[in-house]
Amino acid sequence: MRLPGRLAAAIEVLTDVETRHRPVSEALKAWGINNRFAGAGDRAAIGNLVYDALRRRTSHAAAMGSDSPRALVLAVAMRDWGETSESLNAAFAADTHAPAALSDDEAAGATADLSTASPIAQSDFPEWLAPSLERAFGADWIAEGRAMAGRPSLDLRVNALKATPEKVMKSLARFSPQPAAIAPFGITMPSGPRDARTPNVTTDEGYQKGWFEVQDQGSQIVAALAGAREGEQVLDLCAGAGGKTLALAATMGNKGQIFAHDSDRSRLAPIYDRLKRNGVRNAQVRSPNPGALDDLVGKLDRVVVDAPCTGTGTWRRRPDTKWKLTPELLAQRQSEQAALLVEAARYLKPGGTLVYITCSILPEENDDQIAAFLKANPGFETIDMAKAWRQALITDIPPGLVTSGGGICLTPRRTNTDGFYCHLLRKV
Ligand SMILES: C[S@@+](CC[C@H](N)C(=O)[O-])C[C@H]1O[C@@H](n2cnc3c(N)ncnc32)[C@H](O)[C@@H]1O
Repeated sequence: MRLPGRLAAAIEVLTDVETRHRPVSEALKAWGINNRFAGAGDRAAIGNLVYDALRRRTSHAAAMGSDSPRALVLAVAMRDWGETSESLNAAFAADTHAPAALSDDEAAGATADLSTASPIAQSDFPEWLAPSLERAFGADWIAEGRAMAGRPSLDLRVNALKATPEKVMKSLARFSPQPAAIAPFGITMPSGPRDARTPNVTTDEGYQKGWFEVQDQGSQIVAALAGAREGEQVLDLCAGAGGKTLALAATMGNKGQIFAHDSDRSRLAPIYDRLKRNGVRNAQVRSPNPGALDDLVGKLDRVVVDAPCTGTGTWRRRPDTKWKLTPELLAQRQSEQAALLVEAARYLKPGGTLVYITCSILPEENDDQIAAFLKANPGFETIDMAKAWRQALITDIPPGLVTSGGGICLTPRRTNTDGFYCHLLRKV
């Protein structure tokens, strides 16, 4: 397929996503099944067009004067991929699978100046969240939105239980990996332009052998900040598929004990294979049965709450969720988070550390949750995050990461990572 056919396919997929309220991955898969002639390169390019359209939905719509799938996909081609209206019309005229030729109005979208457009059009954030984002980032909120609308890198965490960064870099040399800027065991592969494909690292021998995991650098940083030490008793209360559990086990050098729990059996299911592949020997999975954690009450050095959240920090990777989030869903997550903080506190011994993590950039799920918890639980105090950063990451904390409530907030703009929040509390 040439570019015109790919653009037509992206318009079709985006129409499917919007009219049937389908996740992008599902719509792309359905398109692939109905168009078996398309190769892997075509599918990757069509996926990139659709994801890029959703990442910059409001700015592209403002430039084109329309948020129709056709307008958004043409905007990606001209405003992100370097095509011009002339180059597109010439290519469309020569291709029977092309969309209709661009109108003069559509052509003007290529060079539309958004410098005086609304802050929402400039930031690519959903309008109803503007007050929250302004509270979180002050005058930088529009710049934060722009960075959140970019493509993410593919990040890996080297599993120190089995490999070294040098060994993994060698194994993946064909993908030109680079050391991550902050996470000591992080390796990164920056996203390419236009139709560049994401490296398929999970087919690499090193992955099969457990030398590395795919994990965003932000997730690696907060896992390191959790500060788990060799020999400690640690509960990963919301372990899910075990991304943080695996990182904690590596930090602990397989010594001590991690209890990995999640309330959802199906989310927990992949953890068994992952623990095995990673050579983790100090993790015990606690399935969500009644009383599953009763024996741990008051005993633990550290409880990690990687809380269920809106995922606003991962909007680069899942841009469709940016436009689906509702105030009701945010409120539901907030009440789950508040309950989990109270639950987590029960398992700590005096002097123990509660680690609160979200992949959200919204203050409602971050500083506000901690402030409400501290008000109701005066027996806890905030741990100095600059100090924790130095201990865990052996560098000084970059300026501007500490929030007004005493946590840290990572963002694509600040740390070139997904958005993450982390706050450490000591039970005094
Ligand atoms: C952000 S995800 C965890 C991701 C995981 N820690 C990782 O690093 O891969 C949040 C998890 O919290 C779980 N969860 C939600 N409510 C819970 C509860 N009340 N108790 C324990 N887990 C809960 C969800 O099932 C989900 O797997």
